[in-house]
Amino acid sequence: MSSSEQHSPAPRTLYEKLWDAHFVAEENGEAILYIDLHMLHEVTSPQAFAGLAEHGRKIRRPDLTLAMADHCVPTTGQAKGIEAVEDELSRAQLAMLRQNSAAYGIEHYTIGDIRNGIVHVVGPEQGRTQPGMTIVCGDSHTSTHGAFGALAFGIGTSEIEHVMATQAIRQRKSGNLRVTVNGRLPPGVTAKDLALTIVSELGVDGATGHVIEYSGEAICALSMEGRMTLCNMSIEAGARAGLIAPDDVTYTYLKSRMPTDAWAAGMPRWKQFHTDPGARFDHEITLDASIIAPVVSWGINPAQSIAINARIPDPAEQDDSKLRAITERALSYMALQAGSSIAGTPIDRVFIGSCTNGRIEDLRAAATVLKGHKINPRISAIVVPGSGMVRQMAEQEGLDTIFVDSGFEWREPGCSMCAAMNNDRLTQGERCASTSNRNFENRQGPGGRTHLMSPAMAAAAAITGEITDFRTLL
Ligand SMILES: CC(C)[C@H](C(=O)O)[C@@H](O)C(=O)O
Ligand code: SF4
Repeated sequence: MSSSEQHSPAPRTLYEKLWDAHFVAEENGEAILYIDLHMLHEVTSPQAFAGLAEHGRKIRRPDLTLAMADHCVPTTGQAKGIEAVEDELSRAQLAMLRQNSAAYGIEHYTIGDIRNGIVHVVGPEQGRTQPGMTIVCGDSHTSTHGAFGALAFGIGTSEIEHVMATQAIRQRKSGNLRVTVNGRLPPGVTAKDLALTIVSELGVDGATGHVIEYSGEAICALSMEGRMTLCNMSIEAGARAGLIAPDDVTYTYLKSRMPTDAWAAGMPRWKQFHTDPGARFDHEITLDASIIAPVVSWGINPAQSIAINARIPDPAEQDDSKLRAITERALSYMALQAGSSIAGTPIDRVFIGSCTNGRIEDLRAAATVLKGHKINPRISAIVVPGSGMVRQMAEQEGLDTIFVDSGFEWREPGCSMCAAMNNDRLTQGERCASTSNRNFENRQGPGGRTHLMSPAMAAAAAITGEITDFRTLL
């Protein structure tokens, strides 16, 4: 035996294993990676389909492509179908997706289909998202699927066309960042609070050029849905993707969502996808989960977030002039007072939903807070399930009744007020408690002000009419 054969292979990170397992070739300093699942939605696919047709190409693997209508669907009257959509551009985008899916033989959950919903809720729910896969979609929050130990990232329009035609993508390798979260989250503190804490710790571009792997006791203790919430927001720290190694929580989640044979066949392969002891990361950060409180964003990016019992930053106390300018701009847009407490800030609207927090556990958490309460009569509040399946499950559990009795509107699935690409939007100056992932200027409607928080916190804000630590209502 030669000495090299005696050496065990070099330890690799989960990211490196996913990369190696999908590496096809190297070309001009870039790798070509094979793609296992390509998801499409109506907003970013039309141009790619047009390009494909123009070049006379076919879809290489329609069976590995899945299309959904989510961003601009209305959240009422979906039974009427696409033709009932008021906005002309949205109607055209939805119709194009339906028409292209039929023409190319792609499975498409169209508006009103019980399986339809936000692409990042539906992929996992339908058992399509699996460990060890590469998954792409023309959408930045594709990072959500990394919760299963899949390498999942958003791509641009020209890349969508490329994946359609070849089932592969050109990629440069990212750096590897590990976020270890030790200890346990206190009761009622959720993956959303953890995500906002990590993003504010890293900053909006702190993970740029990197893939984040989340590990540690607090991560293992998260449900699959919590893991999705966390990986979803990786992109808000600039990361290319977020990853969590698959474990029994993952396998159990998939068992009821996949054909038994495919599940059993997947298991031995899935189990390889974890970071080897001794594997090297480019950067590491460590957090203690036990000291995290519910978190609320106060500013105009998700990193501008603080614990519910903390005070809004004062630019006068910030030495860095760039940071000071950003804080000043945020305070002015958000119409908030430097140094005052975030708790007690009056709000006008509440949105519970999105690919971050529109799953069944999120709706349960909000309903638990709302049960037996009426929302403040000044507040207009909607709950938008992440998919038709989530909506149905919630109705079977009677959650819809709790929401409606408290004064919420019970809507039909879609992205809704997360990005205001349909009719659900804030008006100038309105302030919203929102379970979504982005609080950028004008995100939820021109001049709208967004405070990101967990579903339980959004429910509490609806009841009191102001930003509130939900634990005081229990
Ligand atoms: C419309 C789409 C391209 C966009 C994204 O990529 O993220 C949207 O989903 C968002 O959340 O802003
Ligand atoms: S719910 Fe929001 S963040 Fe998620 S895909 Fe839709 S618009 Fe993007």
